[in-house]
Amino acid sequence: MTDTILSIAGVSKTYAARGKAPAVTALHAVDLDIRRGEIFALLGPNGAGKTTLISIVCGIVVPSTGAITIDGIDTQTGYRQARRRIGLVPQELATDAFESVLATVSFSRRLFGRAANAAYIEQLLRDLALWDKRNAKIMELSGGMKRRVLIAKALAHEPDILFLDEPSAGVDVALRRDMWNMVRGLRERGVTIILTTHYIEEAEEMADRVGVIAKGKLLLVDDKTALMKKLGKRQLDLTLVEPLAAIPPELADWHPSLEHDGHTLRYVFDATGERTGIPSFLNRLSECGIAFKDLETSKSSLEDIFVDLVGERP
Ligand SMILES: Nc1ncnc2c1ncn2[C@@H]1O[C@H](COP(=O)(O)OP(=O)(O)OP(=O)(O)O)[C@@H](O)[C@H]1O
Repeated sequence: MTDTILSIAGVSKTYAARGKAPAVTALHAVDLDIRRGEIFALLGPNGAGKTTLISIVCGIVVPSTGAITIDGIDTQTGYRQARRRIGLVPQELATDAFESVLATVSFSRRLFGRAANAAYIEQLLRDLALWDKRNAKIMELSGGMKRRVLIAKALAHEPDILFLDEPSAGVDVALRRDMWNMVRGLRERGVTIILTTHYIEEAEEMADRVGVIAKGKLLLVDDKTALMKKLGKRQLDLTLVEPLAAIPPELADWHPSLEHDGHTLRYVFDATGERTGIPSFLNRLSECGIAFKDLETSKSSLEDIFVDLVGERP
């Protein structure tokens, strides 16, 4: 039996109409169980309902229907008890710009009624490369450092569950790598991590399990490896020297298509399979005397994947 730390049952949210803006149903009866100690990625395009779901779990937004329990504690009836189990790293910093890093992070700990622990806060700031900046005011920090402060604030009260809302948005490669390392370190210490993202690469790199959400519906939840197999399509585009009017029958085994008025020959393959079929495809092209001047491979986009999954554009 798997050990569930967070249970989301039948959660819907409709934001009421305001002025001329119509009512929006951001979530439709979402059921989801999060396992203790896993890294779970909630993958979906803009406006899918990811932030709404996180905000409901954190008690910032009230659901229209459904219930959430954290280790059996209902987040509405046992709000304070449930909330202290959670750390939330939001997309943006809404904190006092004139406060120092140390004061801001220490305050976050007190907010949840935890006794002061200077050694823990020091270690946390050191882990996030913020210790040297502990006396700097928030407004004096770079964007990357502000991001680290958000993480430190979320971890200040030693939560069991950490939510990261779009951790990669607006973050450079170095910080992203540090953040991923830190997340893995937290998981090793037993923290359950839930992140939202619209980058497949991020889900692929980080998660044990992935949930795909679009238009407020949770379309599927699967182990990462199983899902990546389903999603792992790539395409090879060859820019031809001479355009083709039709696909030569000799290439039929690879089911290629012609794009850009016959100037591009496209072959879609499974990047996770043992064989991609590319070498044999290129050999056959050469045997047929079809020359190309450029070649490019790309991953299928999240949008393509959604089209595959739900048969419509998100
Ligand atoms: N306070 C609000 N009032 C009205 N509608 C809202 C409110 N917050 C979100 N919505 C709407 O709910 C839907 C889901 O938004 P949400 O922010 O949860 O999506 P998201 O998946 O987090 O997207 P993003 O990646 O852009 O943050 C959107 O249509 C959005 O416009």
